[in-house]
Amino acid sequence: MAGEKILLEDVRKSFAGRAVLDGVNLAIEPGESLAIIGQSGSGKSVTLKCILGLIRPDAGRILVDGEDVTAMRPAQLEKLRTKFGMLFQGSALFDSLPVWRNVTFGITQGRMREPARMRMIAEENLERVGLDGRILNLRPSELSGGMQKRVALARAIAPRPEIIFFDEPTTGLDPIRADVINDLIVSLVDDLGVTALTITHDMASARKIAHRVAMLYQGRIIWRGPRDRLYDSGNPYVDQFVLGRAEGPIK
Ligand SMILES: Nc1ncnc2c1ncn2[C@@H]1O[C@H](COP(=O)(O)OP(=O)(O)OP(=O)(O)O)[C@@H](O)[C@H]1O
Repeated sequence: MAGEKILLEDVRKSFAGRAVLDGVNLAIEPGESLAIIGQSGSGKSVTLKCILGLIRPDAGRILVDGEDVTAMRPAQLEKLRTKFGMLFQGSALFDSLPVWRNVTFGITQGRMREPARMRMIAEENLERVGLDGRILNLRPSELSGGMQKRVALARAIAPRPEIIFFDEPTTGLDPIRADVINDLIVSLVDDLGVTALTITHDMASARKIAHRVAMLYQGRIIWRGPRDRLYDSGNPYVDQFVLGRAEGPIK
């Protein structure tokens, strides 16, 4: 069995005849935090969905712990997904539920079960993200955007997933709150020993959260390297993207 936690081999996916993923190769080691950067529409979300088995690639293999996701039946996919936690862009909390039920949503599958124990679990996970138990009964809409992001983070970690996907974790936050979230993600990834995959447009976030960064361009990973090489990649496509320049090889 391969040692990688997640391995993509020559993954291809087209929509209506247009290749979105055109031979993606990527390996993520256990406990590693990797960020994928790339233009809007470059296929970052499609990549995540392929790994989760929500989209089936046209070709290639995707191994999670050595098992090929692309060949899994629905019941196997359901089991596979229990390994993953997800922090959605925009937090995606349920406003009809109090904070504690949001945090334990992945454990209870949204059902009302063992409320006393779930409140304890919620409190413990909220503490991990720097929130205190006084917000347990509030609705998400009563919280600031930064607090909502933390609640969403507490929800992502509560079932103790092996792998967490962070989808644009800092979008919509001011630079200071964004950095607080980055710090939290770093400490959670370290403390919980999870494998993390982040998609982001925020270069400061990518550099802080990830051990390694990979850039997706025209359906392929055109560069990958340690985070401190992001601004010193020697790749004109990466340079143009990270510096946000209109001029360059990316049209
Ligand atoms: N289910 C689908 N059916 C048809 N086209 C799709 C589908 N999902 C994604 N696409 C197309 O694939 C391309 C890549 O989309 P994707 O959402 O992965 O981009 P992204 O890199 O995540 O972009 P952003 O940074 O804006 O979130 C887009 O052109 C999108 O329209």
